[in-house]
Amino acid sequence: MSRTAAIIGGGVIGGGWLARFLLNGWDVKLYDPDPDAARKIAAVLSNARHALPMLYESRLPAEGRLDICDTLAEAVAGADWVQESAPERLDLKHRILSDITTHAASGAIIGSSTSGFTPSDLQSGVDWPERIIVAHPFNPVYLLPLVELVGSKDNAADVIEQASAILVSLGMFPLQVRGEIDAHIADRLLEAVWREALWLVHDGVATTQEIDDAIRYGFGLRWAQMGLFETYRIAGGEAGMKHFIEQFGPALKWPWTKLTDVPELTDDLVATIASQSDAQSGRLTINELERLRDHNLVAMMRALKGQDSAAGRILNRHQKQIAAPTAFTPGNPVETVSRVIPIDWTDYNGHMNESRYGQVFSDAADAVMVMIGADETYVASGQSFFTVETKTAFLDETIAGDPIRVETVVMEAAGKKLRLRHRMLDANGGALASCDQLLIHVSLKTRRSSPPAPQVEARMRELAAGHADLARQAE
Ligand SMILES: NC(=O)C1=CN([C@@H]2O[C@H](COP(=O)(O)OP(=O)(O)OC[C@H]3O[C@@H](n4cnc5c(N)ncnc54)[C@H](O)[C@@H]3O)[C@@H](O)[C@H]2O)C=CC1
Ligand SMILES: C[N+](C)(C)CC(=O)CC(=O)[O-]
Repeated sequence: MSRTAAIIGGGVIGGGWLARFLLNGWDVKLYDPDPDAARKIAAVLSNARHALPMLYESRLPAEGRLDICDTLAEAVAGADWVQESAPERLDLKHRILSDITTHAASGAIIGSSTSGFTPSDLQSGVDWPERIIVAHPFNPVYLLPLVELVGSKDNAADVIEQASAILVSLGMFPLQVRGEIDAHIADRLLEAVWREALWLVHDGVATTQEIDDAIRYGFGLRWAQMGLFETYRIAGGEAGMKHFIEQFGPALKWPWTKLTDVPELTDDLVATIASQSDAQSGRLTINELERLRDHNLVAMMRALKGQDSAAGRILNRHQKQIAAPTAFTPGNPVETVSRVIPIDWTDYNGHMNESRYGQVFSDAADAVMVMIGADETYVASGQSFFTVETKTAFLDETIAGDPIRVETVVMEAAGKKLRLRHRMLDANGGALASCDQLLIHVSLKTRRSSPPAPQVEARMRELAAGHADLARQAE
């Protein structure tokens, strides 16, 4: 069943939301009075289409349909989720939210991307406040999982739970904020660091680049995977958090920081920051910086996937939700892999490294194993397949962002032996590589070959019979 999101305001954040919904199969309707909105959205979508699919080991759902609407009423009519992402001005948000509640369906969830206002701020003066919540995301919304969800006493009882379930289905991490507070949790923290950084530039202690280096080469990496408290717990050594606070707590009374104060943003200070920032990053356009940021995020988040930890855990959960089961039709090769080449598979030649072809064919064999019933549970019971031989022909290059698929033919399935032929194809069906692979059924207890369980062997034979003609043609 297709679902529809209405995006009201298609700037940096609305554009990111639009891409997140659309690339997860939702239909999206956009309203933005800016005559240049379509061009801006196309630019965000181009980045999102490049980066988001690289996070996954299978294709995302088919993209939904995008409509750019002339009026807000047209955009919100019939939408399941309306996301307001207009400029951060309360009077404007009140006007827009009143319009939304006039035209939206009564069951729609109405999220606001506001960085600072509380749900009560937003709801006051609006006729129909019970479905308005804060859903505060992080830029780029199409990649970063966090959304702060905040409700008020005027919300319908189940709206936050409903919103949470939808955000999870989009691959996000909804963090339910317990109480209403200006700037929620994350922006409070970000603003504290931002104030300190402004003072450091103002006082001539550090340039914009030195401050960024201090973050990205040190605690920024720690924060990305553990946050603050877990990191400091470790910093307390074996004695843990208590020792850490005893040791560093007193420093909080020393005047290290200027958190309660902020330098006046004079023309001089703004010019200093702008020129330092130009010197630091001016060699790249904003679009190039966005690409660099997206590639770095994809590479880091994919690394965390291997650990099933932090943002990687959210990705693995979403991966399970979107992975389509492998289907078998006798007489046709099985599509065992359908995915996009991720940035971290690129080597110094600027194309997918040869070792990753092996990864793709290994994933294709795993898909066949699942089809014949040699799945996770079977492996946990102590039985599996080992590859004993592969022969790969590398036929063409492929680069990060390219969609690929693998077609597999079961050439032989007899007793312990499973012989597969894989063909890796590009989006136009052009051959990228082929691989002949011989697998042997093993007992994981003895680490020796062993006969498969009867139900697995029966399924192997069924697949081989269904592929008999294809196998003859391929020999
Ligand atoms: N930029 C950021 O890093 C983040 C911003 N936010 C929040 O997201 C919201 C939007 O911020 P940005 O996307 O950065 O701003 P933006 O300036 O990039 O985009 C705002 C968009 O709203 C459109 N707009 C203006 N009046 C409108 C109206 N009456 N109806 C519909 N659209 C209208 C503008 O044409 C523009 O395209 C703000 O509430 C902000 O606090 C949240 C997270 C991060
Ligand atoms: C600067 N900001 C307050 C708009 C930032 C955010 O709201 C979240 C983000 O993406 O950094």
